Amino acid sequence: MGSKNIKLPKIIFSHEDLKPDTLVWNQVKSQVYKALVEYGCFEASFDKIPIYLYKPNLKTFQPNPMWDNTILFHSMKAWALMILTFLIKLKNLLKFYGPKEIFLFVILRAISRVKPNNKEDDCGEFRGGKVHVNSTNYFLRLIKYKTPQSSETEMGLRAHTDTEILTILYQNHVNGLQLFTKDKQWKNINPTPGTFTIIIGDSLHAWTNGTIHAPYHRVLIRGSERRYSIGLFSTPKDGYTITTPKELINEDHPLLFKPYNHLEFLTFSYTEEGMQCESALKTYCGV
Ligand SMILES: O=C(O)CCC(=O)C(=O)O
Ligand SMILES: [Fe+2]
Repeated sequence: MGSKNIKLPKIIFSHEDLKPDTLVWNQVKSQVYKALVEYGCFEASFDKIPIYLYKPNLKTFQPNPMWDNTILFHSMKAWALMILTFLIKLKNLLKFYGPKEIFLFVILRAISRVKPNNKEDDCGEFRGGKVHVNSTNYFLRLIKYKTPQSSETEMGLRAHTDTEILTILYQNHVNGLQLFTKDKQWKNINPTPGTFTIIIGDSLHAWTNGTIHAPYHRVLIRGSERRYSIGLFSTPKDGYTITTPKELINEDHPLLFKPYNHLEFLTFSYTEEGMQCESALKTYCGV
């Protein structure tokens, strides 16, 4: 399985003046949009914390309530180290933007492409986006992969799209994540150490009427070192129905997915049919 490497767009979120409605903000927004249309994922770098965030936040570390009951502290040193770095980095990210805001600017940018009067400023008032953003929950998944039993490469995690809205992945130094690109090739993602890999899930793909790509990805394991990864998944709240806003439907972009209940779709995606079909989302609610 000799796959090529791909360097995902690396987007830097630590500019000091990255605040809404600045030039930098619009540039970042547009980088995010391009990356998500092309790959459905990108590398997010938060190396430098803007100076004004240092003062109030870093001394008083308060875990975000959304992490309650989600982190099982594992005894292994590797986990402790991974989680600590992840949380510190994530805290910077969440304090600054929060997954909701990242999510929001992705959506707003997507909407601006198809809105009849293409003025980006108007999109901030787009109520559908806000309603949707307020309907998300989060869960954290810690993954410890087996090391291969032989010298062969083995499948660590089968090819899938994430059914959720958006995934923020963080990994240790052992690579293995692969992306199925639009030109139908598996490519190795070797993230820059310390960055997050952001991956779009089916819900956002459906909600944006297919504008934003939800890529297939998988994990291959090889070598003798163990891969650890942490994923923060934002997911529609139980009972939430994903409905493509009418602003995103027009002659050039006809409706792709009927409104669907996320929990029911999740149940379908784990059935034999859901696991075997090419796209569980299309089979379940494709128009
Ligand atoms: O371990 C990884 O990097 C990928 C994890 C993943 O794709 C998932 O949990 O959905
Ligand atoms: Fe995944």
